[in-house]
Amino acid sequence: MCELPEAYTSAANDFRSDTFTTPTPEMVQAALQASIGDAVYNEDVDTLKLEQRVAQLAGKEAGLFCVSGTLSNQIALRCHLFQPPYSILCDYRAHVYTHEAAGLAILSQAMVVPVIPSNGNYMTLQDIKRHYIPEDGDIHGAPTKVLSLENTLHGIVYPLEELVRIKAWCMENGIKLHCDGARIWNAVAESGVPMKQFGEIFDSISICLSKSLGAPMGSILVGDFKFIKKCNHFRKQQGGGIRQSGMMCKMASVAVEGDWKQKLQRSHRMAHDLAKFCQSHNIPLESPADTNFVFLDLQKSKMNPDILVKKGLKYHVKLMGGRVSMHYQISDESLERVKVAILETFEHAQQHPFDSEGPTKIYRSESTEIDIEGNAIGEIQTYKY
Ligand SMILES: Cc1ncc(COP(=O)(O)O)c(C=O)c1O
Ligand SMILES: C[C@@H](O)[C@H](N)C(=O)O
Repeated sequence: MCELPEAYTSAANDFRSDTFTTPTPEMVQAALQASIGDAVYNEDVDTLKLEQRVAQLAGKEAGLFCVSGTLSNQIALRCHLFQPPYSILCDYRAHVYTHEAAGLAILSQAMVVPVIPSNGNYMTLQDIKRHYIPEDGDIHGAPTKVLSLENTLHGIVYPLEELVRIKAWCMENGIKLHCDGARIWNAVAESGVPMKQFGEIFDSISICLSKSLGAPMGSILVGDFKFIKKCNHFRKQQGGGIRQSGMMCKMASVAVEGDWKQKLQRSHRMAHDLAKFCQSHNIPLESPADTNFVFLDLQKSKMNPDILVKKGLKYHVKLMGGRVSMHYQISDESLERVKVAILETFEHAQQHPFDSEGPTKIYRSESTEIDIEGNAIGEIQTYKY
């Protein structure tokens, strides 16, 4: 048996992702009072309460608790699709396309049309019109039936006026609109646009609880009654019908009812501070730091992600590539230390420019290759997000 990793105790210095946020003592206390019904039979009160509450926030008829954002995205997209051949259009960086293990091909048997936005940041209606596949009887094509947008994507807040334009066009063309809202709380906190307004635009939204909100796990998928009822069917099929989910939902409700907006705005200020620091040292960024992510442009800066990870370890901060993720549990001291790690990596790159030939990825595969004594084999394999 190989050795277990050290127990994880704090995300205060963890810039790898906001998925590392840890449950608070308040959440754990709340879990002790949670309902204990069987959620598959719709008998768990705290699960039902959370589903209804988040649906209400989004102005939707119903919600469905899913154990992960991946599950809620995949069953939502499957539910919007009926008669193949069909396709889903999304940004080439979309999580549903790049990080959900080809779920769209397997569960939905859908073709994906990944689009590189012409403005480099978010797809416009013009981009969509240029790449969608019309339902025009041409037997060569797989007509576009769903448009899956992410808000935020790469930390970028989707401009509301663009979403309104896209929505109108989707309605004219019988195309469903799904939102991967893993960080929709960040979009709300930064833009001031209420969740309900996004609910008016999207037919379905996957609202993550486990990212910047800090709940231990899960997402709430919201939509109309009929849609959510069918999603529940697919959730069961995919093994997502879990039993006493009250404890998890009670913990998540502590976050939903708490001061998440202020917490997220603080993490955005930290990201803006880091972005300013990078710009003041001519360290190029890949995307605007609208919310909680700072994307270092490793290609332009010639920075080596492995060196970045090791500089992080030297300054006791955790990194895994070019995406630097803020969240409300990051400490002010860690932010100062990550600046030094980034600057030293950039200075190293001036003498030792690094050209990554391989695919851009996010996960650091450190120690996934370990020997029987539990020692990491080979160098840290680190990729740009
Ligand atoms: C944009 C985005 N969508 C969906 C997911 C999937 O969420 P989960 O990890 O809970 O499956 C993630 C990552 O966690 C994400 O970053
Ligand atoms: C990589 C992705 O799956 C994860 N959601 C993250 O943002 O860290």
